[in-house]
Amino acid sequence: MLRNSLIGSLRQIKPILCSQSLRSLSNGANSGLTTIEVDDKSGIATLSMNLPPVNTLTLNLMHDLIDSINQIECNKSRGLILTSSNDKVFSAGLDLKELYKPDQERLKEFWTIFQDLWLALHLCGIPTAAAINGHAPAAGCIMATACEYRVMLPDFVIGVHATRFSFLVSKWMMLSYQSVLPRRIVERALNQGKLFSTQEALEVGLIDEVAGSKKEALAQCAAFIGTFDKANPIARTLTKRMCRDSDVTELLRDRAGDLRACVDYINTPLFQEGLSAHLEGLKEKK
Ligand SMILES: CC/C=C\C/C=C\C/C=C\C=C\CC(=O)SCCNC(=O)CCNC(=O)[C@H](O)C(C)(C)COP(=O)(O)OP(=O)(O)OC[C@H]1O[C@@H](n2cnc3c(N)ncnc32)[C@H](O)[C@@H]1OP(=O)(O)O
Repeated sequence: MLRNSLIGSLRQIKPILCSQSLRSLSNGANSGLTTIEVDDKSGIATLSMNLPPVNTLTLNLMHDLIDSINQIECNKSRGLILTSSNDKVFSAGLDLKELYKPDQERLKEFWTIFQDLWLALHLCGIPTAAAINGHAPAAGCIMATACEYRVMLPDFVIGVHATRFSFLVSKWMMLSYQSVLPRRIVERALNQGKLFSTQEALEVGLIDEVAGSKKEALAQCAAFIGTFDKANPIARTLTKRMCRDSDVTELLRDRAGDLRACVDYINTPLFQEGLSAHLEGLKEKK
């Protein structure tokens, strides 16, 4: 909804067409892989991913996330906190099974909805924060960096470790990472395939705060969202979009080209062999 109107003009304010009341958030036509809870006092919505065992970004989960982000925006919540119902994993990133020997049409749909999810998070008009209550590798990290603030629990890892198994990332994914970390750190971390521990992530600035529990993480995210109380919401939204304009434009100017490049790369023997070894490694862990 919001995202689509922005594709025409990034600087336009979304017309307020949504008519649902603030407390009537339901998951409507989605698959129920996300839940939304709105705090009565603060008006802040907590959006939880709930796809056991590890919140892999499947087509359905990505669809539900986009749907939920749209609902939360339309219901004029004061802010959005993204988190997980799993107490060990925020998100394991893209569903690797979708990338292994893929059906070509489904792969196109899969990559397109991943682009959509990134845009939905990047362009979300209200303040966003991630309460990272578990591991956040790869696209799990990219989702967190698309939010405006990150609070993480101790003893987990976060980062984009794609090169460890011969994956590449698209430029817009790298830009998300680079919007949070200095370029030299991103270059090194991406090339190494580095996963940062919570403490390392705090030291480099990949996360903003560490929390002792999920409850504390949610409270810290809510406190961050509260820092915008004095800002005019429309001016804030326009300013956020202006700040993110060049990263978003990078994807929007050639979405089809990005899709083609990704599909081509995913079909290469280099990618498929790396992925096969990675999937084996995940099985052997047990
Ligand atoms: C020109 C530009 C071109 C190109 C772009 C082209 C291609 C895309 C390139 C890159 C894209 C990167 C984005 C991504 O997100 S790729 C996904 C990468 N994610 C991972 O590698 C995470 C792997 N998982 C883990 O490390 C761990 O599972 C964990 C740390 C998240 C959690 O550990 P646990 O011990 O708690 O759980 P496990 O026992 O490991 O897992 C349980 C269960 O889930 C399966 N699984 C885990 N992760 C995934 C996944 N990402 N996709 C699918 N399945 C996953 C795991 O195998 C277990 O399954 P079984 O119970 O054995 O059946």
